[in-house]
Amino acid sequence: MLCAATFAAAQSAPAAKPQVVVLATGGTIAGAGATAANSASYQAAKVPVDKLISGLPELANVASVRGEQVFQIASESFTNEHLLTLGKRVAALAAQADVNGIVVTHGTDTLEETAYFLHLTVRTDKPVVVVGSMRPGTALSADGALNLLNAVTVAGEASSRGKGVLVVMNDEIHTGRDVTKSINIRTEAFKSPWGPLGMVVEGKAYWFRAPVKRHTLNSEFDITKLGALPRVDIAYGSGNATDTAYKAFAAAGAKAIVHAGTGNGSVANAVVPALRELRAQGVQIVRSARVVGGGFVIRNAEQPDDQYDWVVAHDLNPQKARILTMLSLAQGADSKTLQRQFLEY
Ligand SMILES: NC(=O)C[C@H](N)C(=O)O
Repeated sequence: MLCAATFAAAQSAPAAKPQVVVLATGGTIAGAGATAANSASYQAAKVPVDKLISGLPELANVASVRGEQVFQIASESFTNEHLLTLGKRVAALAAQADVNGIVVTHGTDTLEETAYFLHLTVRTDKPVVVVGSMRPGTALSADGALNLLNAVTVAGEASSRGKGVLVVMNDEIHTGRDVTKSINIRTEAFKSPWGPLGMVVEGKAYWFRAPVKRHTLNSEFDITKLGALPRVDIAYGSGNATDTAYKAFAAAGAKAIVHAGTGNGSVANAVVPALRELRAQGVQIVRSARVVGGGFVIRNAEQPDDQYDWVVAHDLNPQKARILTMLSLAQGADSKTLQRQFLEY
């Protein structure tokens, strides 16, 4: 039986805050410049996670937050090994009963690749939110503090569960599948070709749509079972194209080459014979598009994919196509399976 005093205390006790772990990997959100005017020239990956958290006391209002420094690097230097290490740590934390949500602080240059990788491989319905900033914390109008507060807010909200890996930047909530860095000198840098999922306004998430493609709990990929990732390279299409890069990547051991093609993943006449030859040797050829703002590659349009046994990346940009191709080939997929996965994930 509760005595009157205990009952009163229990009634007025504030609701327990969600437990959110911030996994820090570096980037501009941990960057520092020489002066407040330096918004574009600075050093990324300088400020440790404990300082990021203690510098933002508002975090304590939305969650009980603790940090872990996983790496301290600029995201252009992320390797497949970094993806595997980070993914395994996210999965381990997501499996803990005392963790409600996870935030990954990350450089913005390859943030969309890591977000998509986690979206495909971490089997959890707990919120995982990837966040970065376009300006270092030392700059005037730095965007990292609000981005981090918003990311922790979204990671701690029950309404974020089951929506896959999310990216919170500039007050918007994006799916890790669609989002891409679209400009490098503005805080409004991240766009999704099919629109954001929601907004964060004054500490509350507002949702407008949810992802329909397979991810996280409904994925056939599983980070806990992944040992190594095969080499997959990206070759860029342009006028006056040659086959040099494609052949060199294959000679260096690429198991697949993502063609960052012009338009509808089109391939120059000068390149087609080499790609057919590489496919005959066992290298998977994935046609993607370099189109900014949303490429959309249609099978057997532009090139006879059925005849050549090539794969189209659907609406995934080349860097996201590389992620899915690696995961698929790591499970020994053939071109049919890889094509199915490009339409399902
Ligand atoms: N805004 C940034 O975070 C850019 C930085 N080069 C990075 O990706 O680490």
